[in-house]
Amino acid sequence: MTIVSTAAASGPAVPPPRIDPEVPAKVAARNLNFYYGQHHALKNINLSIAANRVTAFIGPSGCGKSTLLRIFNRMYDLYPGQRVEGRVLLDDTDILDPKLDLNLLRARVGMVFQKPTPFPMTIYENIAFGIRLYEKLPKSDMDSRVEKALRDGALWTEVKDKLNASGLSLSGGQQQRLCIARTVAVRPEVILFDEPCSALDPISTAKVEELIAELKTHYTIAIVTHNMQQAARVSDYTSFMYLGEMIEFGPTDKLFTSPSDRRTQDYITGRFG
Ligand SMILES: Nc1ncnc2c1ncn2[C@@H]1O[C@H](COP(=O)(O)OP(=O)(O)OP(=O)(O)O)[C@@H](O)[C@H]1O
Repeated sequence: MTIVSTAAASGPAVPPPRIDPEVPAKVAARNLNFYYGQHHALKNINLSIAANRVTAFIGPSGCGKSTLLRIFNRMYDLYPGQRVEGRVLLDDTDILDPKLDLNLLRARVGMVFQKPTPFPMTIYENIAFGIRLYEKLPKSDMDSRVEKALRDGALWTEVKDKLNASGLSLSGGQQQRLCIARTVAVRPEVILFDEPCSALDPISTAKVEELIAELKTHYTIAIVTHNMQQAARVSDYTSFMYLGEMIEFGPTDKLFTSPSDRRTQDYITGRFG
């Protein structure tokens, strides 16, 4: 993995313009390019992700949505041969700084994946495990933190009497809410959701969507989804991506009702994708 910072070429890191000047940017990408070997997967992306809002990324398969999301917590560091150029700021922290402590970054920027992935341990331990990586708490404090996280994950009432049952014994929808609870338990600032409902039934999907709406009070949220209705329901801002480029980015209702670009119009009306 190689990081090429273009700061020297492009001057100091000035975040790109915000859509709503009233809402501060939590994450800002500037002149961001990403390569898988020879494949240029993200092309000159500039965007700001607003604090305490939900930003959705939509676009046809292979357009680069997950690649972009994974940059925000440096997941791509896990793979060799990948290269990134440009700047990405989390507040004032340069996310692409090769010296950045990735454990601390991932405590600030949590991620929920497509497939629920509880640890093969009890429900209680699924939550406590992550907290222990960062904090040493007495048992009573840990109990309160576990309860709070499960409440934040809208799961407490369903599991409070079986905290010692395996996380794997829960339904798919409950497992996904356990993963969300596990993510919020370490008190991140940003939560990345990579198609969090694609393995869930409609009732579980509705619960997770409701939860996302509640979580934005405390967290900045970015979500990749294939489901345009879901983007329209849960997000404040939407980015439409196509072939590695960010074609259009704006308030969700505007993007879905009067898109500025023909390609966005064609995608949201189902002409391709
Ligand atoms: N590990 C990898 N090695 C090489 N190319 C990759 C790798 N991961 C993704 N790509 C390519 O990069 C491009 C963007 O992929 P990405 O997964 O970000 O797209 P996506 O929009 O999230 O797609 P989907 O909606 O299907 O999940 C695609 O052309 C894909 O084939």
